[in-house]
Amino acid sequence: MVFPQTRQTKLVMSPQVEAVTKPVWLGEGPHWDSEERALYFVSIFDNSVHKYVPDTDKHTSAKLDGMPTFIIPVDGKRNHFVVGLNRKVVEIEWSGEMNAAKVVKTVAEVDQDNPKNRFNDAKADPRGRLFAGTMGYEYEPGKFHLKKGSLYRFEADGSAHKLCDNIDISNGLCWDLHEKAFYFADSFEYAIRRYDYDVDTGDISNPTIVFKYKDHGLDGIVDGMTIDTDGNLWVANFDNYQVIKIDPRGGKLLQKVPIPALQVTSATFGGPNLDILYVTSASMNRGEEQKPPCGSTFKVTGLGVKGHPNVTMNVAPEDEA
Ligand SMILES: O=C(O)[C@H](O)[C@@H](O)[C@H](O)[C@H](O)CO
Ligand SMILES: [Zn+2]
Repeated sequence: MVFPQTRQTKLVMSPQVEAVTKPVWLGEGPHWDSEERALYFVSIFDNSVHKYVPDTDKHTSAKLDGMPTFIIPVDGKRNHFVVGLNRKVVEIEWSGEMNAAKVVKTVAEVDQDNPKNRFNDAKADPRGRLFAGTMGYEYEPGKFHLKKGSLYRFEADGSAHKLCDNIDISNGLCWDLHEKAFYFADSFEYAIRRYDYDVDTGDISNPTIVFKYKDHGLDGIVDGMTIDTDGNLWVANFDNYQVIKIDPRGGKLLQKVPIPALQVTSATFGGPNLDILYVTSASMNRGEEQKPPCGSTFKVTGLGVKGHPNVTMNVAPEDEA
């Protein structure tokens, strides 16, 4: 009697990708608020901040006077957020209603010697300090002055510490407390940097390159990223229709997740179990090749991993600042 060959069936989950918001021009900076069960993000070129609530499928936005580049809730202060607005870090108050956001104070201002610079990506570190980088003047979408950006750390009182300069586009930003690492990308380096990170002081040191796009035949540039609880990075591969999963400890490319938008800009974990990857995108050229869903925010499920809760920023109350 001949027995059929035993086949090993490997259970491979395939990710599901769905556009959940209306398209915007340059979606960026997704932040999942676990308490509110809401996703916040910005559209830099639309001058707007956005809120998407999956439970009600409601997407609202509010215009600001300038380019908002990130939106992070202020710790313990409901409806208050720190926003990168051109070269300033401001605090806004926003209930989430359409066009009802107002700036309540300026927390910090940087790059005075390059007045047309603007902020780009930012996150609060595990202790609630703000890490935010800048980039040179973008005189038209995708064209900008090179090497003009810097990366800063801001304490609760708004004081700024320059961590590095000579940056084209400041992107990425996430921390692995277990590895004592900070991951960062200067997009046109086509690579991911790792720094040693000291959670007590917020200092970063000893930059090394842990992953190079060209070693893996990847096109496009490195944009925003997030980290899962296994310590792997989920990186927006801008200009290449995908998010990639990377093990930064071994420099391995673990997975490619196709996204139906050319310009994938950033990603964060959200949802009640932090197992949904929310991915922002852009439609910067707005040509034929960038019809919707380009510019939408996508929901990716079935990845089989989880993220960490996003951190809110500590901002000292007025009388302590
Ligand atoms: O996503 C970002 O981090 C940036 O804001 C970029 O989108 C730049 O604007 C640049 O033009 C890309 O080439
Ligand atoms: Zn970015």
